[in-house]
Amino acid sequence: MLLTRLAQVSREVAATAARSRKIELLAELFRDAEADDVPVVIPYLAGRLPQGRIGVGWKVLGRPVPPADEPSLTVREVDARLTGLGKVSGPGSQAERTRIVGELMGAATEEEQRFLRGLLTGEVRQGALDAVAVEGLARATGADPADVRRAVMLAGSLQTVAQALLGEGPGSLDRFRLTVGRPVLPMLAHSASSVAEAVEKLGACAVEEKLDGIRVQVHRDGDTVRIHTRTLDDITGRLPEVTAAALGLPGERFILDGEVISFDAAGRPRSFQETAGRVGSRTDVARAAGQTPVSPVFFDALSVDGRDLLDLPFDERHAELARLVPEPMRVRRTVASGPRDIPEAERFLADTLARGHEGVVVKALDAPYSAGRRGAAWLKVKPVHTLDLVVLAAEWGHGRRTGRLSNLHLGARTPDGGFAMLGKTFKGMTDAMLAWQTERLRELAVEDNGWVVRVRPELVVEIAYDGLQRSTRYPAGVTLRFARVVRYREDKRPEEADTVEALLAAHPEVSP
Ligand SMILES: Nc1ncnc2c1ncn2[C@@H]1O[C@H](COP(=O)(O)OP(=O)(O)OP(=O)(O)O)[C@@H](O)[C@H]1O
Repeated sequence: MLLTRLAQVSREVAATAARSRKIELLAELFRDAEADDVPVVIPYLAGRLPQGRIGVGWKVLGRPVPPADEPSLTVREVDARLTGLGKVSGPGSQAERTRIVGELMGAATEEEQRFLRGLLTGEVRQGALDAVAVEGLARATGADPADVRRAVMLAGSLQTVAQALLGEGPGSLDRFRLTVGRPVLPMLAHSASSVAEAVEKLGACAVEEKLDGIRVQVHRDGDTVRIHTRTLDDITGRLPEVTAAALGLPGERFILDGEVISFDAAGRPRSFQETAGRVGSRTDVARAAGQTPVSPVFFDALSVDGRDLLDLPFDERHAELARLVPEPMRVRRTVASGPRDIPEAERFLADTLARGHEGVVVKALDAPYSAGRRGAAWLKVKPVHTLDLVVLAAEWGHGRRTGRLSNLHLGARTPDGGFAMLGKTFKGMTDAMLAWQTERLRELAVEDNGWVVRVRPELVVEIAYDGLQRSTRYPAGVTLRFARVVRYREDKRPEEADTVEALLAAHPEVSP
């Protein structure tokens, strides 16, 4: 496929607000794509680079290069050139990168140059693109959208499914089955502002404690246990005590969903930083496990004894979980049959907070397990509200922070796939965080004027704040009060960050 086609469709998809039109545009594009184009076309449409980080020749990006008159670049050729760019290293690498980017830009038409610049600087992120792409793929190939969605959850990747569909047609979807040992995309939650609101929305529901640890999916097949994160990374080697716990359960083959968390001697949860530090450490695992042991606490069962439970309602999946997993290894919960049980649900939340946890997740008892945030069958309620924002830039620090990138410029997503800056913060950072962010942000730098370093918007950071106030200095017309960093969210992509729209909806007091 020619890049020009992709650039054009990408522009049209971003420009239209109508979901049905976006789907039609993508379906047309997929009809023309070959299966081998898919690994490039899908991330490019979403504004992602399949290579992840590549050291771009930033100087060239800022300097105009005369465009080609006629389109000739194919998407696969662009991808190959960018892979080459990522491999450049050693002395003279900056000049070599500049040469490669210059050549690429010189072969691109004006529209293609615009597209490439957006892609390389990461300024455009089509948040909901993957969901729309699923529908577009279904339309292009005559498959049922629900079947495509399920296959994506089971394969853990839209690209894998798209390739199979475009290469072999809808029959290929049968191949994607729930298999013990192969991780699937986890089900995610929406937010509710109170327990009452959540129970009213969902009707019969379970109210479960929300533990502030690391999400894990645990697969056991006989003597083999595999542990995966929310992003499907395999972390089995780092958590021997979780493997031992899974081997101690009375089933031979199962897939369980839960959270790992570290408790102190009194049984109270340790800070998220302690749990995350432990789960993140790869060296001297035995010593780390001795110092900060973690416990798995499960809340769902996806497969037991070779039976796929995904389409069962939650109360039936939970009954299977309860048969397999004893009490202390399951999250605490209470069941509410409807609004009349709201007082009991509120007591459960208060009790959970008193025990040191962050809130509750309210779950519809009749809902199947479905990946992503579709359907809103899980609603989280957390009294301390935080935002997931994207770092757009950072300022060089002063005094004790000289040489460190400190004051962060924070952005929320806008409907056109861009980001609007909401404010800045240099608060809440530990020294370790400062060192880490300086290094990471330098890798993402697009421009450095000696004061502010503008970066590819890739890093998601969780921010606590005391409220919003109106401000004409910021593009959304509002800014955060007392923003401070809680933690980096490396498990989230920028297209999962909070939107300006949702933020304003949550703060009617500042709406114009
Ligand atoms: N009982 C529970 N049921 C479901 N998820 C739970 C539970 N306890 C803790 N969690 C955690 O809460 C998350 C659900 O919230 P969500 O889908 O919004 O993800 P998130 O953005 O990572 O949430 P947050 O930042 O609020 O932890 C899960 O991914 C899981 O890690």
